[in-house]
Amino acid sequence: MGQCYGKASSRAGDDHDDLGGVIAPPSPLPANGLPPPAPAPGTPRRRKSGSATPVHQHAAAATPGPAWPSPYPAGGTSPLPAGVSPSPARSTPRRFFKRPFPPPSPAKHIKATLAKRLGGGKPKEGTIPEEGAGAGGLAVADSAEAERPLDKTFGFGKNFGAKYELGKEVGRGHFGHTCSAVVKKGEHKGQTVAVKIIAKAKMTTAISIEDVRREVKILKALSGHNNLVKFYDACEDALNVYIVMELCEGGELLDRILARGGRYTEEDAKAIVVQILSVVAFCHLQGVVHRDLKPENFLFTTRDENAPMKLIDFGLSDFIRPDERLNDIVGSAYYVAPEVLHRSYSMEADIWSIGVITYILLCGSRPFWARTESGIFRSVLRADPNFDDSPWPSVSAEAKDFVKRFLNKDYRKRMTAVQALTHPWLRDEQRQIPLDILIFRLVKQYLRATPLKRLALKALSKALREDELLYLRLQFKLLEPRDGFVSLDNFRTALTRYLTDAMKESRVIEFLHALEPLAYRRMDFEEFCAAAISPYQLEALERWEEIAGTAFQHFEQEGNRVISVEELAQELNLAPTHYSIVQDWIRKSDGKLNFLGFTKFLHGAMAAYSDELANQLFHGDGVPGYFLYQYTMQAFAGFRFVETRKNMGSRGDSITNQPHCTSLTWTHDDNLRAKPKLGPD
Ligand SMILES: Nc1ncnc2c1ncn2[C@@H]1O[C@H](COP(=O)(O)OP(=O)(O)OP(=O)(O)O)[C@@H](O)[C@H]1O
Ligand SMILES: [Ca+2]
Repeated sequence: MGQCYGKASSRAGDDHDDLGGVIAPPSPLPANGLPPPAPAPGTPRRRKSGSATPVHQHAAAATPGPAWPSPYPAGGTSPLPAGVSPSPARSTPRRFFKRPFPPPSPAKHIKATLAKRLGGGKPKEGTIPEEGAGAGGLAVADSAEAERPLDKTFGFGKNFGAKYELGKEVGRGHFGHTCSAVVKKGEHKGQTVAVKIIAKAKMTTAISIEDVRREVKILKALSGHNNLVKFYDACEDALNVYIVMELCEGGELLDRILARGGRYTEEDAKAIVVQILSVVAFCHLQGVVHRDLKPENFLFTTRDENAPMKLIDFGLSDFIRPDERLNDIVGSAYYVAPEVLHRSYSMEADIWSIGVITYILLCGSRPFWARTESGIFRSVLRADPNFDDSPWPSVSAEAKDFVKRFLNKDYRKRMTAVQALTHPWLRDEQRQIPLDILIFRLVKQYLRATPLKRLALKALSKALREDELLYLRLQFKLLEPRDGFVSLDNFRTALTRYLTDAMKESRVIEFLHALEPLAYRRMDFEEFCAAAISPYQLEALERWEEIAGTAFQHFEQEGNRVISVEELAQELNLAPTHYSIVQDWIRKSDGKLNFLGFTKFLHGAMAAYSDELANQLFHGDGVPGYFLYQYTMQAFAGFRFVETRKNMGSRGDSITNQPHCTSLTWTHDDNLRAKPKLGPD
């Protein structure tokens, strides 16, 4: 669980300062020299508690000045913000403070609590209460909770003492400690296990109780993957909750990195990264986002050099539907993805964290570093990781490409865990790769796309080389095509092969309804490729211009046609007032799409709108004055855009009920308007 408060306890390995000099001893004081966020006296929350320094302020302070490169800077051009050192390859902070940070708003949980009280479901989206309202909301929740004693019963077994003999402490986290124990009876009798003990006294809100419940639920549901800690049992008594799991005796990945002086050889790093990707791909397919991936949360089963690694600590994890976005800011500062700070994220946030871990494995330094927490966030949002200094010149081009494709600030351009397993750096013909939930998302979009869009995607897929089709071939194979074709049944069978309780809870399985059109028709490999490619991901390839050029040639031959501005705008679902955006996309000579139009069209309506809105921003064309708030830039680049794009993504979705995209975009403005103007750190 990445939590909100400084961890004063020392942990084996923390005393080193040899991760390329990066990691220094922990301290009861945070690295930024400020006092840690003040918990309510004696009542630390497992997460999402209020804080003296809301994270979004940090994030907002990091927003750019007048420069407006793109809502999703893809790296490369963004200058370092004032006061942010370039990520040091060797020169490093003297102090590493393991301090996961609190979110700016406990919105989700307040809403969840309120909804529960009102008998509603579990809301995850929508407007985020303002800071003040958030605190108020919490107060409401808290005061209501104060009136009604919290129910701290979990329905777990009550006979912990009778079943287990507790041994010595093997680790400690913010909200509990972990001990070894011997099983006294039952099927695991005599076995030594690990028991994470979470004190009920520390569960001071309904939220924190819910968090423990979910941690157990996720562990229970997910057990089964080789690189995931095995869950055995959960017990409780008046004082504690006990999570009984497999004991990992080989220590944390962080300690091994430290023990190696901060660096792995590429070969050794690959062995680690493959395990991480494998377990994360499994979690994502199940609809679980971990949200706290870091070297401290990977444990080796034994001291053996080649012992397998296990992912632990699902205290921050959540269930997520394939097309859902979360907005609560949780995680650990060094590993947090930019879109988490923008408060609209999905599974790609875990991928970013794996990018940070891989970067550390390969060079021994953190990619995003600063002396203060707000500085780290600024760096995450704006700085480009250093790939120039030693040892990077001696690192293979494939490894560098691999890391860069994880640390892309635009989450849409990042590889998925499954794709990463087929990346040239890790490619291994013998390795089985799992089904990728991204395929389901992309095929859904394709099925709802217009014929012209499908033709454009087909042209794009035809521009890919055989080696670039490997991932798609493997995914197609996993669907077990019959006579070279797949239909809804293939998708259903493939998904249910991986079915666990987590998949039901996350409603991943319900996603199959979105593929209903495939009940009546079949797809061959060629069409599957068109359906399952992401123009955004391809755009991140070094070869993108070449691919786009070749794709356009195919499109000219097989798909391009005369199209009016109105028709093109309607294809993109643009509002009539925004038709002019696409004027430049059409060739004057023959009225067909030009190259610019083709690439923009591939990216969909948001490509049009991001230009349009940026234009408005610069020219003040109908844009409300409060755009001038520093905060707005951050929100503009993240939260609101993403909300909009999600709704623009598929025809027939809620966007069709909206007059146009921007009106949907502005729905969050009231929320933003009242935000305090943010000052420097
Ligand atoms: N299965 C296990 N086997 C051995 N040690 C374990 C196991 N699970 C947890 N630990 C140890 O206990 C520590 C704390 O566990 P965990 O990370 O789950 O707790 P936490 O309170 O959520 O931690 P934090 O929030 O500080 O990351 C781990 O860092 C590890 O050292
Ligand atoms: Ca942990």
